[in-house]
Amino acid sequence: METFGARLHRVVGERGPLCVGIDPHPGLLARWGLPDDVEGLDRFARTVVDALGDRVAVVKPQSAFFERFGARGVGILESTIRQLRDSGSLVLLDVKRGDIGSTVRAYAEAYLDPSSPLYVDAVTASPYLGVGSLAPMFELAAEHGGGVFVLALTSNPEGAAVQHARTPDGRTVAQTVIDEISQLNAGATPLGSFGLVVGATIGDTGHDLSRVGGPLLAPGLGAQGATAADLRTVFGASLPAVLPSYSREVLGAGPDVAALRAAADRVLAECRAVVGAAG
Ligand SMILES: O=c1ccn([C@@H]2O[C@H](COP(=O)(O)O)[C@@H](O)[C@H]2O)c(=O)[nH]1
Repeated sequence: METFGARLHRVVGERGPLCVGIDPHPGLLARWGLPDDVEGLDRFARTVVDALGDRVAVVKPQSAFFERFGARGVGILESTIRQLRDSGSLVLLDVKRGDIGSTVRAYAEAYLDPSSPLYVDAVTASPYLGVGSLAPMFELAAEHGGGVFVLALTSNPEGAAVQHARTPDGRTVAQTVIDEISQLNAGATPLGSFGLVVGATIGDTGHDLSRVGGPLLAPGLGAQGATAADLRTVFGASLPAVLPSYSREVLGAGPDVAALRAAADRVLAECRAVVGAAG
């Protein structure tokens, strides 16, 4: 079985370091001339898959924008995931789950068990019930070749108040998350399957990412203000592990398929110049 880390390393090698989100905001649906309903959602998601599924390494559906339409929206999420898997891109579901361990087990079965209709390559998870509470997710991911990206230093300005708080041993909360995920990846080659979310907006915070051994998902590029050049400041020597992530910056070019592809190609070139050059 190929692990998620190995799969990600291979597909990024083939397609380049880029993740594009599917975030069907009501404003984007309107700009694309689509209704703010399940039909609009379906056409939006299908267009992104058609445009980018065969060229972008990772596509990241944002679950919230599907869940807002209830069961039918989740049904479209299921079919979007299937289409993406057929297209060759890896699917990272941005769903930021976290709970007590026994409940996390059920979340893990929903997203990381191959028999589930919502089965994806990897999910995002929140560690604020303790990284240890996510253990069932790590276990199922390891069993089935899946991945988990744990929030460490998020791209939003409110995150620092919690994530930079000091624990009794003097490390920040974020550094304890970073260190626990680093241990999970120990010895994994060429890349571990347990990643972190570190926003491209956060600047140089002094956190030590040097031992993570897994992928570093970097949202916050484009619409939230960060540029590819900012990745240097945030990640320094860890740049080769960075997976830059854009949603609105690319999606705003739609609904024209050629324009979506051109937007993805443009941001990929910008990221390659920074991340690729660091490898
Ligand atoms: O720290 C984080 C974690 C996740 N996100 C998610 O990424 C996209 C960003 O969308 P843009 O349109 O590129 O701003 C969105 O789905 C967020 O929920 C994040 O922004 N920051």
